[in-house]
Amino acid sequence: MLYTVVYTSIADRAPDAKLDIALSNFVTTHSTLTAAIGSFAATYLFLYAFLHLTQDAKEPPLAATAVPFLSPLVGLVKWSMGFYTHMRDKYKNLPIYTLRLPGIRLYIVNSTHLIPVVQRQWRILLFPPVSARASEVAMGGSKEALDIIREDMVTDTGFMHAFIKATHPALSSGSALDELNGDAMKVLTASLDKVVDQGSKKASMFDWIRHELLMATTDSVYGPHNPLRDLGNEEAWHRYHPTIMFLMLNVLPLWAFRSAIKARDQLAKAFRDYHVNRHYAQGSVYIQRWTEHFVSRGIPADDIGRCHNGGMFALVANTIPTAFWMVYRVFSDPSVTDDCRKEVLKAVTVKEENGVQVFIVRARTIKESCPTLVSTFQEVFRVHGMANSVRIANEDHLLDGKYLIKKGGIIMMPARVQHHSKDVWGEDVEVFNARRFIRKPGEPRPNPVAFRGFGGGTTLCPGRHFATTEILLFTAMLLLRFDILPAAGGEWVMPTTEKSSQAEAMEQPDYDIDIELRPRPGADRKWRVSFEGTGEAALVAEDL
Ligand code: HEM
Repeated sequence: MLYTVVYTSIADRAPDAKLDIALSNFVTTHSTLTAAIGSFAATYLFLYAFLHLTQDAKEPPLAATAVPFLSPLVGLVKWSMGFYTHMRDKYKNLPIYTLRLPGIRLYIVNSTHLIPVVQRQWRILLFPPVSARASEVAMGGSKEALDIIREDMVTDTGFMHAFIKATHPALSSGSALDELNGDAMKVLTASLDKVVDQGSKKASMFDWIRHELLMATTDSVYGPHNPLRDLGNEEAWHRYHPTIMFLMLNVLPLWAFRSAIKARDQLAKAFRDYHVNRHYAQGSVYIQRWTEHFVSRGIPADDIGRCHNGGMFALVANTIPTAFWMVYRVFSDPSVTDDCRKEVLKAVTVKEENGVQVFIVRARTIKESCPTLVSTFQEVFRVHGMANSVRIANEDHLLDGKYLIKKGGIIMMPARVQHHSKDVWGEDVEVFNARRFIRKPGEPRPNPVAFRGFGGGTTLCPGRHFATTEILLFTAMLLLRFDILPAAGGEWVMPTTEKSSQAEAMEQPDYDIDIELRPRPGADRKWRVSFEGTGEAALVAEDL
């Protein structure tokens, strides 16, 4: 339409006038274009100069600078969780490099050697600001609570460091941990008994495992008044939890998350009631120590309710997808199923109790004497683990005497870079090998620093023993009592994981898969777990 008007108005004039007008239009259009190109070039040059002038020569080398400050964002969107392995390969294994985003310096660590160096500097390269940020934007903590949490993020007596110290014993080897795992297994065993009574069960695998693990874990931690037993609260958790990463990034307005925030506030209120009614007194030792710490530091009751949402995230967000991949990997390969089943059968003893035969599964044997089962679990972490350990520099710091880390800079140690390193794991690094972690005598073990399923250093996950035992025992019980098959006689097809939330340390399936649980002979017997004799599966460098 606009073209027609211009064309007819030119056609009506004399030839010279037409030429003048056409020339004038050409010049106007092109001078606009030239001006646009000029200002684009000037902006680009300014940003390029600004980027390089504000980058100290001692900082780790700059990467992804094609469009200053934007290329890293484009890469993150394009490659998602594969971005850091892509960058490592593209820049030929730089030990550490800098990514500049608007107002943010990211230092990405590739080198296995530099990881312990970063972790040792825990008073300068801090983790607590990350937790404080989660308390602020993802949990909606009040200023009063945030001031307490942020007051001292450096010393042993600061809120976060003292919190880990206060709760650690309840999650480490000993009776409190055995009780936690024992209670979780009671809930899981009762639920499996129901499946046996029904004859069989068809289920969407992720949904089913998510519900089972959520109930078992929260019942064992929160006790008989577990707020998650309320179906409305379970549903609220599923609405709130996937948005945590977006809330933390704080790039979209809060109204975009109205439903999730309503769900978060509903949960916070349920946990507040749990707290003010002192229901934690009937919960686990862990939740009692957790509560004592928050109360002793003067955190208001409303905020304690809100912080429970964060506690829930730590408790279940990674345990659930890990259990999903474990069951998938054990049951989708018949040779792995057979080997694991033979191993776990050795952990079973039969005892007569009041005239009834009880089949007792010894937890210690599962953790210490089932090499294929434990190796599959480790390989699940290697292949599906995506933890991004993050630290924030509290002051300028010369890392390893060589690399300047600027105050406020964010250091990241992506697990996937380590887990997908040919140098560490060999040429078959991209293959899931359930037996990869079984060591033959005399064979050297891969560098344990390159296994980062539970992070490392002072922030190594304190819940690792709880989660490991729960998932290994759950899988062992399934092996002993059920066959698990893809529904309708189909094949196992592994779901993709591209949409995984990067707030979590484990990939999540993009879609669910249908399965059938069929009880095996003996499934209807009485089953129980015994924690007689302590013992832990040593999976990470710090536990070896
Ligand atoms: C399979 C399940 C789990 C996985 C994969 C996992 C993974 C992780 C990772 C990667 C970190 C960060 C470490 C770092 O940055 O160096 C972490 C920290 C943490 N995890 Fe876990 N975790 C799991 C289960 C649990 C459970 C069950 C609990 C609670 C009982 C828990 C409580 C925590 C806490 C409190 C921290 C923060 C540590 C600190 O501030 O020093 N996690 N976890």
